[in-house]
Amino acid sequence: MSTVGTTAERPRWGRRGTAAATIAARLSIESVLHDYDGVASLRGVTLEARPGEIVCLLGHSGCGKSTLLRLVAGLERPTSGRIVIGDLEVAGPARFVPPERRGVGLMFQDYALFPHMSILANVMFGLTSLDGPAAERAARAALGRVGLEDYAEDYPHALSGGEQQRVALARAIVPRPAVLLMDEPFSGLDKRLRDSVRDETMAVLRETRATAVVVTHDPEEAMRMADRVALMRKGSLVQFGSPAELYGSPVDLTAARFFSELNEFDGTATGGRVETPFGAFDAGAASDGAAMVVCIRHSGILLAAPGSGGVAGRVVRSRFLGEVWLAEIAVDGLDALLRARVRDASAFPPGTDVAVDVDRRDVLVFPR
Ligand SMILES: Nc1ncnc2c1ncn2[C@@H]1O[C@H](COP(=O)(O)OP(=O)(O)OP(=O)(O)O)[C@@H](O)[C@H]1O
Repeated sequence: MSTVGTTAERPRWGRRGTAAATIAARLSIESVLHDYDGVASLRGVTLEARPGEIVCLLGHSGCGKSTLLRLVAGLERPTSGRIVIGDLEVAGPARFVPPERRGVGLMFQDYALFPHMSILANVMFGLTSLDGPAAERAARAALGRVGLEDYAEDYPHALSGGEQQRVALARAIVPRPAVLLMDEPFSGLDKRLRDSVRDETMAVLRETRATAVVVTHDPEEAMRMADRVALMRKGSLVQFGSPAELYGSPVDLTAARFFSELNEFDGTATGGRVETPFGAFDAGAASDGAAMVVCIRHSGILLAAPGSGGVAGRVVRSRFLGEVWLAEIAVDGLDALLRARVRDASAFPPGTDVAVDVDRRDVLVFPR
């Protein structure tokens, strides 16, 4: 059977609420170190996912996300530290439980389907705990949940990328793992398809109630998916919290840049404040004379007609980005152009004088 297009609607996903539930486990990663031939990849990571929680590992390429996932899966061994799933220490100083005995499900970026095996056989692979007929029933039910029961006898090459992703999902959930590990599961899909596949995958994940760890380098994806986001950098965990915490209170300037597009101004702390053309902002505990950077999100720059308060500026350029416009504004006292995301730039064509104001909720201040 051939596939029809690549939209998520064809074939439709199965009925929501029909995926088999699992007994979720707590996942504890304790002071884990790892290296590849003496080169450090993880520098002491401690992280806990609660039962049923969806945690996203987020960070730039090479920060150690996949390595951490592979350690939990049992595909790598930590140099030191411990990993505990439920009550079972799966990796520790004197213990190493092989992948197949950890109760984890794995889903990789490239789906890793066996090309010479039917879709059904792919989904049944690894279902060793059930006898033949029971395994087939479970696999067909999982395929039904992802909307591909009619494709059971086909081979992976007959499916689009989005459909192969669904097969990989069915295969990962069918043994009812306590912990599901997903490495960049949507990165092979084009953006339009990715959103709908992600939403459906999330619904399946919630139904299975498995604890899930999902690797992504896309902050927006992490914020959309995760109960909590683990931000990693150079083999370390730099911040772990809800999407709102990471967005609203990033731990440092680099983390802030990861989640938002920013206007950045240098300043100096004086009496616990930093002066800018837009007024003074709280410098926290910075001592007098400390070099600071004041960041204002592009979305926090508000434009209005001159005379309505704010700081005088002039629109220099504006560019349509799809849903919003990016306007660049010259402001007296600022060397760089100010960047603003505005819903409708028609009122502010280039050359227009504007009054610029700042939404203080979009201001973050860090030591430089
Ligand atoms: N098999 C390997 N042998 C040697 N070094 C490796 C190996 N796999 C990864 N590394 C290195 O370990 C570090 C962490 O890699 P890892 O793949 O875990 O990062 P990542 O955050 O998942 O990156 P990406 O998003 O690119 O997959 C990197 O410096 C990488 O070059």
